[in-house]
Amino acid sequence: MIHALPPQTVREAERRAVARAPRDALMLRAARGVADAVERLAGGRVGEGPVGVVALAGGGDNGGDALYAAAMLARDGLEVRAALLSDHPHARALAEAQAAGVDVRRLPLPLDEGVPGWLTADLWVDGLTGTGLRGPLREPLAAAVRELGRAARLAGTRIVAVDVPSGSGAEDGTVPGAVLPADHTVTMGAVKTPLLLPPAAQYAGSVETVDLGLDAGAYGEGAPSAEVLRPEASDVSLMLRVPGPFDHKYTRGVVTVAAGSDTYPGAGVLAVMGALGAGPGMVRLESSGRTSRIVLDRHPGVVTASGRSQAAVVGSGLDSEIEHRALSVARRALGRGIPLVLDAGALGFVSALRTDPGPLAGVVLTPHAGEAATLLAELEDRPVERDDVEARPLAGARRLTELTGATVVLKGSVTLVVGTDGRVFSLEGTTGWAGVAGSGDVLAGVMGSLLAQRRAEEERGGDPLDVALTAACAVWIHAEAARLAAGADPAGPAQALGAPIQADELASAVPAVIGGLVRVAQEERRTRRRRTWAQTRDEAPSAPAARL
Ligand SMILES: NC(=O)C1=CN([C@@H]2O[C@H](COP(=O)(O)OP(=O)(O)OC[C@H]3O[C@@H](n4cnc5c(N)ncnc54)[C@H](OP(=O)(O)O)[C@@H]3O)[C@@H](O)[C@H]2O)[C@@H](O)CC1
Ligand SMILES: Nc1ncnc2c1ncn2[C@@H]1O[C@H](COP(=O)(O)OP(=O)(O)O)[C@@H](O)[C@H]1O
Ligand SMILES: [K+]
Repeated sequence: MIHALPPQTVREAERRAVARAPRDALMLRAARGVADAVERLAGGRVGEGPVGVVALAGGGDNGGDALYAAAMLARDGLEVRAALLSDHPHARALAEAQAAGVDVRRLPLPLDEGVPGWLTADLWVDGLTGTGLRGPLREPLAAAVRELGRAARLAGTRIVAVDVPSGSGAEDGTVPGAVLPADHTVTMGAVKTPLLLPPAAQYAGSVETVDLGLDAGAYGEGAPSAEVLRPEASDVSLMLRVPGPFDHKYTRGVVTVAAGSDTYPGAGVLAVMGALGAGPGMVRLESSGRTSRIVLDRHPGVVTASGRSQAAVVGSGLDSEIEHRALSVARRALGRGIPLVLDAGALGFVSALRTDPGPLAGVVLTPHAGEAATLLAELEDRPVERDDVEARPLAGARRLTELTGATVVLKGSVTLVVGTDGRVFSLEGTTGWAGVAGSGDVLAGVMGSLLAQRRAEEERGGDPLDVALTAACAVWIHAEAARLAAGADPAGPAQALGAPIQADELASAVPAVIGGLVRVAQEERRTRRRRTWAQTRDEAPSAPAARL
């Protein structure tokens, strides 16, 4: 699990560590991390000419990191240029870059003539501003950053941000002005919250951390509400259970899906496909005749009679004919206290359900920004626009959780999950090809399926169901399935951007993702076992062992 901390918290720890270390020692470590990432991403010579790298340096220590990295890259044999966008660059790092043969030039602002051709390169290292940024970028730097972003997009230049994309860095992920979008961010000491919280996270690309040897205790306990969590493959893998000799379909989890209608049967098909792909013992479908026929044609194992289940998904593709039945499925789930995913059209049930048994405990709401705005407007009786939610997604998701007592999954390129206990999970942006009609229906199915499996585990005396973590794991699986289906690896050295996918292809990739995770779980358990073995090797014999 990645734990992101507020930038100021990391900055304090960094300041203490810098004071203890030899001069520029931490900065050199930071720079080595940046240089390694650039070399990995450059991946040898591309096309006709040599790999070209330009370091963009501002006037603070973030620029110092970039200039030292430029020096290292030059010494490693790359062709490196550095553009100074400040009249007071980090003096020692600048001298080192010049000594290493970096072609250093001053870039006068404003960029009246546009972005000079001298900057055209395969990769840029963005060291304009880091955690020292105060407020929005000021002019003329703000205009230059906008120009640079446009030029990079047109030329296909990849940008590696140092610490945070320049222009970003607010603790809550809000973006006050111009930001230089990165493909990859190399962050120092610890992941900072704006790298995981949208909209800032949408500018960060993939994120990697350089270990600066900061004492973890140096962060202090920190307010848990300030922390943002990002599950990794190993965390998701441990949520899965491989059926064993004592399992049967009911112990593996049964999920009820109430989605699709005669008007919109596709949503039901996709939600069922997502649910089946995640590996429950059974999927029950409560939908219209037309939806049921299409689903049974493709998946004869689906059961269309109602009955006991460990979770329900009520959602998309409802029409006025089926709405009443869907609402009663939701009421039944609430009444039985099983987890319930309310997606798409069923988000409109929130007001009706809230008056039922009080707060919506065990309920997961899965709105995108537009649906979140509609729901907030309805619950608070005030105008809320999609743009408001997109500008401050964390605030929007938190507010929805407060108002409803439900876990909220706010979908987007970076998806946030806010638990009823205040935990915030952020799920890494997947390929943009995932944003296709029906993709959310698949996600709802995967989520209901995982919730049913965890609930079945709980009923058998296993770990208690953690609704927010389970929902976050479903988003992870959905994102990975999209990458797999599209053949995309935007963070890889070859930068595979993949190809368009349809929602059913995404759903069809889910079982392979689960299979991969099961292997990851085996690895993870072995790692943990061996760590414990090594840790206990030198322990004094415990009482029972001594008796032996
Ligand atoms: N010290 C070390 O050993 C280590 C340091 N580390 C690194 O240091 C970074 C923090 O460095 P920092 O504190 O020097 O600030 P930084 O982010 O470079 O920003 C200052 C620059 O931004 C400018 N600027 C500010 N606001 C602005 C605005 N609104 N609009 C426009 N410009 C604005 C400001 O301009 P000025 O006020 O000087 O004109 C100045 O040029 C951290 O992120 C990490 O990368 C790590 O590698 C660990 C080791
Ligand atoms: N640019 C994007 N990058 C990655 N994932 C995206 C992007 N846009 C949307 N998604 C994901 O695609 C899904 C879309 O869901 P939703 O908006 O409910 O669509 P639908 O209702 O058509 O199924 C969500 O899981 C969302 O996180
Ligand atoms: K930066």
